[in-house]
Amino acid sequence: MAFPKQVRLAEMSPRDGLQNEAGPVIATEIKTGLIERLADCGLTHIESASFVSPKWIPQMGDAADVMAGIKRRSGVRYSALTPNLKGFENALAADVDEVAVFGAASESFSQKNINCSIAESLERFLPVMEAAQKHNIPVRGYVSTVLGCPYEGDIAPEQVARVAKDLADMGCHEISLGDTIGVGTPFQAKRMLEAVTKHVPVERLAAHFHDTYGQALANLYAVLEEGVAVIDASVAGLGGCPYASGASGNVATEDVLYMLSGLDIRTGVDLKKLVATGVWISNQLNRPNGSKVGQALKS
Ligand SMILES: CC(C)(COP(=O)([O-])OP(=O)([O-])OC[C@H]1O[C@@H](n2cnc3c(N)ncnc32)[C@H](O)[C@@H]1OP(=O)([O-])[O-])[C@@H](O)C(=O)NCCC(=O)NCCSC(=O)C[C@@](C)(O)CC(=O)[O-]
Repeated sequence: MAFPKQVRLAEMSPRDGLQNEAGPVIATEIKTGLIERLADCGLTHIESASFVSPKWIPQMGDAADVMAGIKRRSGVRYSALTPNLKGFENALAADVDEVAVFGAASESFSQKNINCSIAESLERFLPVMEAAQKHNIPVRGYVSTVLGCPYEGDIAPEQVARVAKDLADMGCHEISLGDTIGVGTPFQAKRMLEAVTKHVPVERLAAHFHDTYGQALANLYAVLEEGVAVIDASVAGLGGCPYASGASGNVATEDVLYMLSGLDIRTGVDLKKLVATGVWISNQLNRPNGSKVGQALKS
């Protein structure tokens, strides 16, 4: 298959990037400032918040305030995670454009992350799907640990395909395939994708790769070759995983954008502004900038 001509970058930094940040809860104004700067870069899909239990993820406890505080830009989809009906109702009240349910291909990861089995998680998502349909809100579905699990090691591609199919069958318009701990390599990514596309068309898939082992760009190249045209990424490579020590954030959006423009793939995102945003948020959080391109191009 040929490379796509255009890719949609789904920006993860306000949610996946900030949810595990150590230290005190980040000020709401920093979160809204980040989201507004990202929209100004030309990003049209920004995962902005997470309506989960604040006891589990304290950094996302101000989700409603974040959604209320953003100066919204037309044409931008402001999405949020909703693990259950309570999360959906809160997200609806906060006027999100899209919600996301999140499951895993590994039983152990599912238990640690959302405190239930894979089968129970799918049951829990059903009322979210029903309510979302009633309110005409699109639902994205995540599958975590698609290329490896911190507890179980290798994950069979067929297991990933089963969960992806279940999410697609219940009405998720897009399935994002997460290499949660960034352990995968390109052939493995291709094999996993091959198994998933037997059940879910590639047009409905997104790649969500973390960069712990420095393989994320290579893995993205591998799945781009197979036609994946939605890529999740996080400016300055923000993020981590509380269940895998040393795990890095999503691949840096700046690095993905640089690679895509070299491949003549359009995104509509301004690299210069994105680099400035990565520098800004790294300074706000007082952490090193995790983007190689961001470091090379910062002025
Ligand atoms: C799913 C639950 C809620 C189950 O948690 P639980 O303890 O099993 O649920 P519960 O129904 O028994 O509720 C316990 C308490 O939480 C409250 N509660 C219940 N639901 C909500 C809600 N929506 N919003 C706010 N509060 C909520 C509920 O009201 C109750 O409050 P209490 O009576 O104790 O005061 C919990 O495990 C949870 O919030 N987990 C979140 C985990 C998470 O956010 N992980 C990170 C995101 S996933 C990810 O990063 C991976 C991804 C997507 O990026 C892809 C990849 O990289 O692989």
